[in-house]
Amino acid sequence: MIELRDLTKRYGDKTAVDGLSFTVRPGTVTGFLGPNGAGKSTTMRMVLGLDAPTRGDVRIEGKHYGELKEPLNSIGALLEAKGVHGGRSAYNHLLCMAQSNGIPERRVGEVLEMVGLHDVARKRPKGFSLGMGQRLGIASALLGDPRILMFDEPVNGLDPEGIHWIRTLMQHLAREGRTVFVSSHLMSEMAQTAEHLIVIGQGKLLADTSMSQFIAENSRTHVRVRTPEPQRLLDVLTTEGLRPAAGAQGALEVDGGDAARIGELAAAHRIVLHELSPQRASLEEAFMRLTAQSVEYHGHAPGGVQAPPEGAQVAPGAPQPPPEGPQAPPGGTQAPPGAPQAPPPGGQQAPPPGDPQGPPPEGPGWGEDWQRRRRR
Ligand SMILES: Nc1ncnc2c1ncn2[C@@H]1O[C@H](COP(=O)(O)OP(=O)(O)OP(=O)(O)O)[C@@H](O)[C@H]1O
Repeated sequence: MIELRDLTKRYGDKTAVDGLSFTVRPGTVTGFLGPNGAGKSTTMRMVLGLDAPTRGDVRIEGKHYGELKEPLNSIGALLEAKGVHGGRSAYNHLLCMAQSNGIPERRVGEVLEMVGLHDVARKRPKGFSLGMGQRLGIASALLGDPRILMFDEPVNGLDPEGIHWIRTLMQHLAREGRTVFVSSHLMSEMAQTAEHLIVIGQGKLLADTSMSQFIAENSRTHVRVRTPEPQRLLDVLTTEGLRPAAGAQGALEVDGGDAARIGELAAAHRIVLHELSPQRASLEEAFMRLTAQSVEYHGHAPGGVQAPPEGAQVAPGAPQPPPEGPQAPPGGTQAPPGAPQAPPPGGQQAPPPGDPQGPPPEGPGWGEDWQRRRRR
């Protein structure tokens, strides 16, 4: 279990994380969503003690990260991989981590097998593709067989087979009773993987709810109807108190409509239907609607991007989206200039003693120092 209470992080006058309180529970995959710059990575770094909170508290199974006796047995993490620590072979990289954390060597072979890197175990990660680097980071996270796993954008760089593999792995780990906390920009992927969602925008909590509840609360459902006699059908539906509106390509869209009732009304009035289909909103649509006002960095697609549909329900307390105007899709937003770079895979792990290649020492403030150096 990961528990955040009023967790806040300021960088100068920028509030990256703003009073977050939520609990990530075991036995389920919890997705962590937010537009670019929402504060997801900063939150994850504070969980691992890589950044110190300005205010508030985060605990892993009731303890701060620094108080964990065997951190790799409690929590394994993959932070967003932008570079791979390349000095040693993949096997030796994991072996060093295992030895400095009292983990038996046989576990190194096991995790390499699990992530599909067994054949390249003796190769140096600097020659690895982004996807292979991700797999090595995931192997690092799994090394201590931890009860909690935290992944920042784990499917980055993975091919479809790799994406399917990580999805299955996360669901399997959750079914074993572990806590799995994962951020991703790929909404379709998140929709298939997570059962629970934490959504943040500009550092604030926007939603903490089940996937199905989130979609139901933040999007509209409607029925799409096509007929060669749209005006007649429009009149019939309006008379019956339904709210049809013109949809794309000549279709009618009936908000909150009941497909069976619409079909029966059409039949009773001998109106031919070419289509009668209930439309279920996607996670992406619900996400864009909820976070519309929290998007910090807007991209501009040629010709504009569709705003979320009118009439959608927004969760109580959530910011209302603007009535009109283009919204950038989450995946299409610009990265902020000078945006923070993440440490290499397995970056939260302590380096082996005396290892000159290892990452800088961990502890509060490490993340900020490391990022300052990266930006230079
Ligand atoms: N070390 C830092 N110094 C100054 N500002 C920072 C630092 N780290 C993060 N920020 C700022 O804090 C905000 C939150 O950043 P963070 O990387 O946590 O967001 P994110 O949700 O992970 O974004 P993305 O999805 O783009 O990775 C951003 O505005 C970012 O520019």
